[in-house]
Amino acid sequence: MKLFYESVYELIVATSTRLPNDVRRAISKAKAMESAGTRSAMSLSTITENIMMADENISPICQDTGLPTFKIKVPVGANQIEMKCDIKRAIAQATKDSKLRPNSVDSLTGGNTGDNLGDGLPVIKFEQWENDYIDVRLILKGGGCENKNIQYSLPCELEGLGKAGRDLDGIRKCILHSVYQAQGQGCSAGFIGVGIGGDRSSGYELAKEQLFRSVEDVNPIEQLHELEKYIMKHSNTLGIGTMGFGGETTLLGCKIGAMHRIPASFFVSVAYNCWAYRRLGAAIHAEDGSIREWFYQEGDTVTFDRNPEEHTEADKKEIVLRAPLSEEEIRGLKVGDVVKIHGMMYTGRDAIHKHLSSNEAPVDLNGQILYHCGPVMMKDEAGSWHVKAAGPTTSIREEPYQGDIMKKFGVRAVIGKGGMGQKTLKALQEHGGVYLNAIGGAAQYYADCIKGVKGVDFMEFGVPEAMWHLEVDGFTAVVTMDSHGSSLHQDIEQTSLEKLAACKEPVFL
Ligand SMILES: O=C(O)C[C@H](O)C(=O)O
Ligand code: SF4
Repeated sequence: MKLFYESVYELIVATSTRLPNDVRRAISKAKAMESAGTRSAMSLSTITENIMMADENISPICQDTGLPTFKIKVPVGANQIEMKCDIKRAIAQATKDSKLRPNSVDSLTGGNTGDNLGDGLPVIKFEQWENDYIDVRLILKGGGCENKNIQYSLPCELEGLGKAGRDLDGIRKCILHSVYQAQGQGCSAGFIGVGIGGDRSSGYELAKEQLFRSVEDVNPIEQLHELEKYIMKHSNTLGIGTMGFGGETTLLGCKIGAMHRIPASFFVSVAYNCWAYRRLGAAIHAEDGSIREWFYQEGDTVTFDRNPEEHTEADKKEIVLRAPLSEEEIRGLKVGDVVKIHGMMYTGRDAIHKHLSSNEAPVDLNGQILYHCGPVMMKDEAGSWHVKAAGPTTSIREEPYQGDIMKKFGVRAVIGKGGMGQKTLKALQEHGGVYLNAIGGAAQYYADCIKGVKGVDFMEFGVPEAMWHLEVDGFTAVVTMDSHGSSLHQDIEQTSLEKLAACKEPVFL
């Protein structure tokens, strides 16, 4: 299989940079549903612009490579040991080429291996079959949406929906609830794979297996087909919308599978995938390892309009920010304002928030902007760093630290996605701070605004966790939490809960 390594490398690069056609069609439909000029329409046009930029730049759609997972079906007699070696080599090479972010972290020491290899990484699952070719599928499922996966054990009590029993209607309630609880934090609008039955691990396995189905297929089991249709329709009445900004489309796809269970256990497992649904596959000749067919790419490649007019409406209201920011400037901002940032910002995510909570900062952060982001970086031969992808990460993980850090160092603005909680909202009020929401997954779009890397601290935390000093020009974000106690996230959570409660009455009897 001389060409297997090349084929896998090609699959990895394509999966990371080129969104599949079935996913594009779903996003395209969602875009057509939103009214021009709304926050959702604006976010969706950033998302589609980002997809086009990733195509052109052959660069990661989202900075988060996620957990690379391969599912491979092989003819009897194929050498799985050699295939595994080729896959690992291709993953390491794609990381070196900045097509993947180094994402493999030692759980005990926190060290990043730098090449996406490690104990249990990448995930490679083989299965034998009696066909004469190899079926290789890959999914790069990001961390933010992975954190929104949820598993229910029936019977249970669900907020908004009441009791969920051990029947199809109880399952319906769990799935609707899973969409509600994700809000915008998994970069909605999302896709869900659902596994009914099994145990805690095989249930999740089945849920993830559903993510390898085409968005457009029809479930052959009539009951599940009806349930999928119901979930699609009603999830899209919740009003969570793109990035949790409100809007018509909250869910882009729902695929449900069922397996047997044991009498005492009744699990409903949900795997949530963000809009940056990076999964591709190929049929590979078993003799020489060359690609004979791509999967999920039926039809002509779906491209998107660059619609500049969608931005024009918002552009008029944009407020320019340049650090250092004064308290007065920040107190002048309110939820819904669109800001355009020029000048410096500093990245900081999980490791840095923990570190800063009990240590001094390496730079003066007074009046500065902190960006929750773990970028994909490339070092050129002269030793200079370049940003290859740089979208926001989920901010809620920093909730225990954020308010205290803003006060301690005088940080005036944080940028992230998905919003933050009560503790941060209170700190924004007391200190005079603002939370700015960027569009999750739009890693090419934001990388394009970054004009220079002025320095880096904490490289020992690894590339995604280091503090990158970035100079930006025209970085756009929306104020979603302000210093007057308003939070768009809190409002959407409340209104979507009311809409969820409208689905309380039994449907599948
Ligand atoms: O690790 C990241 O860059 C982001 C993550 O995928 C997230 O959604 O929070
Ligand atoms: S940042 Fe958003 S789009 Fe990217 S992997 Fe995380 S959840 Fe997905």
